[in-house]
Amino acid sequence: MLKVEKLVKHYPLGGGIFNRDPLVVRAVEDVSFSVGAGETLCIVGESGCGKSTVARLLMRLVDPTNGRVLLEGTDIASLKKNELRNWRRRMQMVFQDPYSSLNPRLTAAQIITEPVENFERLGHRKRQALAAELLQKVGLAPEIMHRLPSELSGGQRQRLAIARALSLKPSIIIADEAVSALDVSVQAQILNLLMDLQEQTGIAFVFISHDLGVVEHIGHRVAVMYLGRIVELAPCEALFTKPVHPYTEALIAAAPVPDPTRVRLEAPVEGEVPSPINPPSGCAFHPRCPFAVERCRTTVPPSVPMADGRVVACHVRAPSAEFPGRQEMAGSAQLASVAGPHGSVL
Ligand SMILES: Nc1ncnc2c1ncn2[C@@H]1O[C@H](COP(=O)(O)OP(=O)(O)OP(=O)(O)O)[C@@H](O)[C@H]1O
Repeated sequence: MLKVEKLVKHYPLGGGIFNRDPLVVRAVEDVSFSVGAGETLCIVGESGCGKSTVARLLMRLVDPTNGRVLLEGTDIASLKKNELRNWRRRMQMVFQDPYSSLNPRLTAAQIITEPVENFERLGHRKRQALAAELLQKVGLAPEIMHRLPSELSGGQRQRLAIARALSLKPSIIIADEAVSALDVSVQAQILNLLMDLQEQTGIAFVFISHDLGVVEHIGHRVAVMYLGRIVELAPCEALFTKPVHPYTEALIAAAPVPDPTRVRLEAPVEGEVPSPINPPSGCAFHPRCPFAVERCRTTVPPSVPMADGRVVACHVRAPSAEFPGRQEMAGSAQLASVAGPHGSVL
């Protein structure tokens, strides 16, 4: 359904000595993935690793420096203004803070029917019926139809934001930290709601979160980002039970999940994520990696497909063969055979 090919986003900052060497934030570097119908792809990583920029690129809220986003085979960069408007019906977004993303002056009914009214004029009766249907879909009582966002709880507001996203019957929803601002019990309710909706409608989700507990609950596959790049992309269970990239291992080790059966690093990696303005050479993780070898300092590791369906970019844990052509062919054959129920591979 959604395919992202070698996506790059650099933000020029200007400056540099005599403006000869302008500074650039390398927010997203060479990111590729795909999402199938009915699938949830999670994107995780520390703050500043480029997750939200990927979301903005998917929604075409910013243009890529390079690379392509294909929705059902159409390159979204090729769409003209009126085509883009129609295309936006198929891809919707839910943000972290429903309070700031919902118009405080509109009632719940107006908020959730507004996207449809941008395309067709609804009379009073149709609007009420649509609002009632959408509220029911997200588990809200019809009585709240006339309330303002300020009269609702955080969980109710996020349900409302989901109802609004669903109003145009999209085939995919991009959820950027959609449950991060909620209490744990409300988080679980919203995650279960999203999973139920997916089962009923076959909708796909790109679910962005820094919370591994949330990701483990909802994800089918997980992409781990570090400094703008995907370092590991794996089926959810495989990622959590047997992380391959040292950064994935470190993230899982640092996550507060009391599971004694889980493989853990003895200590999470030290240090902070370097600046994306001047990232380290080679593998950007090498200054923090306990396993780094010389090659990690000089060469960006390629994404290597592995037998269990994951793709890992690490010279040490997923070395590419001396003859990369042969390795890639073997990897693709294995990948195709383990594509899984959702049918999508990188
Ligand atoms: N408009 C912009 N201009 C310049 N730099 C930007 C812009 N937007 C994002 N960045 C930078 O790009 C990098 C990636 O930011 P992004 O918001 O995508 O990360 P993130 O993983 O979503 O972080 P968080 O979890 O904190 O939201 C950061 O270094 C950020 O400062």
